[in-house]
Amino acid sequence: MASSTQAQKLVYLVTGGCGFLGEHVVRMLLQREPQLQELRIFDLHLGPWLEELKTGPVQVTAIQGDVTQAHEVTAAVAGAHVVIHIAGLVDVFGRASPKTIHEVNVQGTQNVIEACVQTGTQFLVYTSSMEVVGPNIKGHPFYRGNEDTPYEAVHKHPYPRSKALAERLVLEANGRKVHGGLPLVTCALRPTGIYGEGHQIMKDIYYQGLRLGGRLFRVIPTSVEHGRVYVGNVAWMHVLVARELKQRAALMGGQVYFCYDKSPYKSYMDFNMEFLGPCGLRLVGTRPLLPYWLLVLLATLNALLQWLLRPLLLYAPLLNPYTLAMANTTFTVSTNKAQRHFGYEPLFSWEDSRTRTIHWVQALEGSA
Ligand SMILES: NC(=O)C1=CN([C@@H]2O[C@H](COP(=O)(O)OP(=O)(O)OC[C@H]3O[C@@H](n4cnc5c(N)ncnc54)[C@H](O)[C@@H]3O)[C@@H](O)[C@H]2O)C=CC1
Ligand SMILES: C[C@@H](CO)CCC[C@@H](C)[C@H]1CC[C@H]2[C@@H]3[C@H](O)CC4=CC(=O)CC[C@]4(C)[C@H]3CC[C@]12C
Repeated sequence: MASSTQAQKLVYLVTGGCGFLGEHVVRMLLQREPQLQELRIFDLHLGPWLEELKTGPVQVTAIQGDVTQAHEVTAAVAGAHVVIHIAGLVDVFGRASPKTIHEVNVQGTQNVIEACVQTGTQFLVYTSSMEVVGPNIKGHPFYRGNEDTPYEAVHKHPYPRSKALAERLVLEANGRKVHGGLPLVTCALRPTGIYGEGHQIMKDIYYQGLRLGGRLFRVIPTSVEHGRVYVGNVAWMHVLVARELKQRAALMGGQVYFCYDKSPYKSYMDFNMEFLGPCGLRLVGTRPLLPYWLLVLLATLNALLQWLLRPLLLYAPLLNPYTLAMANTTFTVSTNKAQRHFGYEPLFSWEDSRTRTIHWVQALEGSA
């Protein structure tokens, strides 16, 4: 699709461009991708903030659409040089059915791949997740692992299962001939737990802390480390991968990259306290206040209640057997593959990432 004469003026399509990560990728592309001529933003729900982007030098095209609808995806992809496929149903709380999660995350990704093949789009970047690896349900630690670290990935939950299937589809599609005869070049990025401005779970935990009188209670030991990465750096990695994939197709095609930066290794809650602490919250307890067996019992009760109440209302608390296992299993990455393959260095230092996130929390409505 991109011939050498067109190489300076590119059309990008970002699916899921109105979500937490998608908005950062969209803004980062507009700021830092000089080759951009048109940016198409495809999402089920378009944000009002898109309007302000339409006055700049790059043509911004907002497309309301559903990745599960093949014809809508094909129409959006036609004529694009690069597709960054971020759209997904992120649900580990039992809000959506396993079928819906599969349709959006797996069938939606298949639709994106077929659209690239049919329309001749050659470059596809997929936002995968650390969850395609783990943590697994056996609670095996993944300590400072990299893309080649052996790990027994066992997926029982619909979300990680769907991300793993979708990632496989994307990687297997690398090298397929697209319309016009050129090979499709694909790769997958695997962020660890993303944080930063717009992070809904951080917001929920913050409000929970405010409701509890400015306190959160420690339930997971400090020794359990959970990998986190700043959203601005994840966005930057997407921009770089999309750019470099064209130059380094032989090296990068079919590859996976963890998304990483210099964020410290901490437990999920200790990490959140880096931002929530300066915003007035306190984490009570140096050790877990409840024994683990009791947490397992509460998480199981929550799952049971969710199932019993489903005909009447949606009960989807933060704590369930899956989220407990996630929060209670060490999973951290230590790698330089992205640096070696396409020169990635984090754009935001840990101090910047922290400050930006704190400012965002402080600006939330009703903040302390
Ligand atoms: N939030 C996190 O910590 C991590 C997220 N990821 C992945 O990053 C991607 C983005 O995640 P977030 O920004 O956190 O989620 P998000 O929920 O904020 O964004 C997802 C976007 O996809 C859109 N979308 C959902 N279903 C769609 C459909 N059928 N058709 C078109 N658009 C649809 C949503 O409207 C939303 O704007 C997802 O693929 C997720 O699996 C990966 C690792 C960590
Ligand atoms: C035990 C609870 C006590 O309050 C704390 C529960 C925290 C959980 C809600 C989070 C712990 C780990 C998170 C997940 C992890 O960061 C990896 C993820 C990757 C993704 O691709 C999507 C988001 C998530 C599943 C993330 C979701 C929230 C946690 C389970």
